[in-house]
Amino acid sequence: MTSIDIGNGSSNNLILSDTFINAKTRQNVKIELLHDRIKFSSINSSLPDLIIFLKDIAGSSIGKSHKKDNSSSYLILYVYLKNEINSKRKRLTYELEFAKFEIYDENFKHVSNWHNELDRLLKEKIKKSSGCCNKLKPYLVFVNPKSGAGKAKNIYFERVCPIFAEANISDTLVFTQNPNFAREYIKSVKCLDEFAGILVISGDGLIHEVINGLLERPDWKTAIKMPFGHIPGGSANALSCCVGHLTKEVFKNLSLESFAAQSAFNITKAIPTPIDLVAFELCDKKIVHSFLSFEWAIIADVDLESEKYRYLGGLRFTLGALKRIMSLRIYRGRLSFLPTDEYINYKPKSPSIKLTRNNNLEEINHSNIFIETNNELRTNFKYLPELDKPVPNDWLIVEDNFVLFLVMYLPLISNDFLAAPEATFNDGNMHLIFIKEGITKSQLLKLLTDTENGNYLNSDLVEYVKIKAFRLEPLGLVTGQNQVSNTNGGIMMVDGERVPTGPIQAEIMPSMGNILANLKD
Ligand SMILES: Nc1ncnc2c1ncn2[C@@H]1O[C@H](COP(=O)(O)OP(=O)(O)OP(=O)(O)O)[C@@H](O)[C@H]1O
Repeated sequence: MTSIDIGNGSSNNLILSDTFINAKTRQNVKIELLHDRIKFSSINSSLPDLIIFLKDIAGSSIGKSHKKDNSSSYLILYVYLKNEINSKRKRLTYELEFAKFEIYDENFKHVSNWHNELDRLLKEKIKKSSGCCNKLKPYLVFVNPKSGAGKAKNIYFERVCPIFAEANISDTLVFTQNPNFAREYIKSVKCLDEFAGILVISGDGLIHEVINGLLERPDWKTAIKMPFGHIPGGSANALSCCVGHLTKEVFKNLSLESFAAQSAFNITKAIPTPIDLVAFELCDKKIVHSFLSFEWAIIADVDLESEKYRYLGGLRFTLGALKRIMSLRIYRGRLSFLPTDEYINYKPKSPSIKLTRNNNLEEINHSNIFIETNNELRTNFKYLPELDKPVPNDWLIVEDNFVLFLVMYLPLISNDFLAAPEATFNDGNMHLIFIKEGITKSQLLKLLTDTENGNYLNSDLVEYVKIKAFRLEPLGLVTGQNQVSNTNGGIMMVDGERVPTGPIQAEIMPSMGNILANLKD
């Protein structure tokens, strides 16, 4: 036995070295386990060395021969190799037979040592990031059987469970039974600390529930630090697309099942990463937190109206957008916003947009205003005044007619709509995008079909500004020349979930939460 552990932490340190038989080719191979890789060297042939990095290995298991008199023990490696060109991962298994000793128990003991050492190395980074030194805690997994085209349950059993078993990850499974089930469940969990994180197999709506459930707990300040992760099971699955985009993993041109499997593998490598959230004050004074977007005008109309085509998966948005462009709606609104320092001298591209400031000289104490909801202190706004008070003088105000209105704090709103290319998990900004009236239907169609690489932002018709806070007061549907029907303020969506229409305001909460993502490899 030639096990060596030099153990001074360098990635090139040899931890274990042994001769195995490749069960497929029956060739002897020298296998070396190092800190970040496994090296395969052929013994009796001139084949080049094969290197597999631990970042591509989900885990290993120990096997036994079916033959009665065979004393060999097997190490099985589960590898998800990334294709350098299209980033897709392909699952491969390597079966390595260990037959040095005549007694099975001796071979088994040896292979167990390999399995345990590999498991220790694979979990090292995750344990370090979660401050855990023992066995990893389970994930609390919510599966919405009704999300998207209704595939989430199968995705869990057929795509997620096998990868978690290979990676030796345990979980506690909860099927949601109705809207707000996950939210109430999270509020009722006595000790959240029993879990390593919360995983959602559904669309973005269930992530929204999870975040708000955490913030409705009495211990919300610590609860909101509980890492959350997404495995796509819905129709837009924007959060999974954003994680894929920001971690350079594939998220396009995949079936939902393959996308879910890739995401499940990435969860086995993920560590908690700070993520900005946005706190909203709704017209009914409720406080809601958000991780993705605020939509109004055409995007919100399409999102809500295309719900009836859920069975089409992501295609529902294309169909809904075409329909809405054909009978375009224009909404009048008053937008107030606080630009970031980078955009302090922001000038709209369109000369017809008039920016004003509030001349109300009344001193507004906009720091540390506590909003009380359900008798709990819920959030601590830094920029927002009370909703019925004027905005501060350093905010800009636009009153105009809008066709498109979108605020993003992550880059993608769906797999083919890179809405805010500069957004990251924690850039500390909101990205405000709007198009005012005057755009033709064909111009809008062209813009909304050129969103895949974010180029639409270069159009002179699209306004873009980074902001810290905003307020939107919907004034009604523009029905004709200078006519506004104030009975229809349009649909408002936070993270794709409808909120009551009326004056609404929000501000960025930098790095308030933690998302499970693997940015480092
Ligand atoms: N068992 C259930 N039955 C009905 N509705 C549910 C159930 N569980 C959760 N919900 C609700 O379903 C809504 C939609 O779920 P979700 O957003 O996760 O999927 P989706 O809308 O299909 O996907 P996407 O947001 O990606 O378009 C959420 O508001 C959630 O509260």
